[in-house]
Amino acid sequence: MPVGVKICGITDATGFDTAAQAGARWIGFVFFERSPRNIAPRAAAALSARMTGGPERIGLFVKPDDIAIERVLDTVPLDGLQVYAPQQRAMEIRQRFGLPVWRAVGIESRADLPVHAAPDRLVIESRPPAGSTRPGGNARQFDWSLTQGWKSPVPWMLAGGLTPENVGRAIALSGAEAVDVSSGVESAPGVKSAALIRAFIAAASGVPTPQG
Ligand SMILES: O=C(O)c1ccccc1N[C@@H]1O[C@H](COP(=O)(O)O)[C@@H](O)[C@H]1O
Repeated sequence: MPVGVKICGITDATGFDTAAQAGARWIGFVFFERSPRNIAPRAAAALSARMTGGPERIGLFVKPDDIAIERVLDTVPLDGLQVYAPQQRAMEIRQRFGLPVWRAVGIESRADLPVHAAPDRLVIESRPPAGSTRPGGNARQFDWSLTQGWKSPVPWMLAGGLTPENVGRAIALSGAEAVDVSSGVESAPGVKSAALIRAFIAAASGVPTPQG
């Protein structure tokens, strides 16, 4: 099975079309005002409508209340919700909206890796640097060997500071079967580069998953 790739923080047609054509399994829309990748629901809906099928559309939310998610879902059909929220709240969101929920977890050591209950997928990434205004999208790596041998309770993906140059090594060291990137495929914060998206997907796809 090829490594699954999510290109997150899509804000324009070039990013959307390139990610879809290059074989991204997921694309992410960031609904978080403090992010340089923040997108208005109507703009996300217009991008999503460029193609029927293609990558699954994932909406990213930070500590969202139900109204924030409802407002987006009223405008953009999404295939899943990536949330920065405690475990209990992530489960409530899944119950309330009936969509797959991915929970993002920032780690520093093996002890931070979830082992029990989880929603549908875990996004394992680095903790944000002190003073950061956002919990992810900081181009920050963690020690990829921390996830070696970890038995995740649900499918998971590796995120944080990935680039076309390092993603192969990151997959090999971490054992990840899917990867998520935002900053590493940008020419400036919030501006996706078609060339970097293509290079990232090619590099990630060239690495066999741990199961072969
Ligand atoms: O991309 C953002 O601006 C963002 C804002 C708030 C929460 C998460 C965000 N991005 C996610 O963070 C990880 C790692 O991103 P990066 O490749 O290090 O930039 C990834 O899941 C992004 O989707």
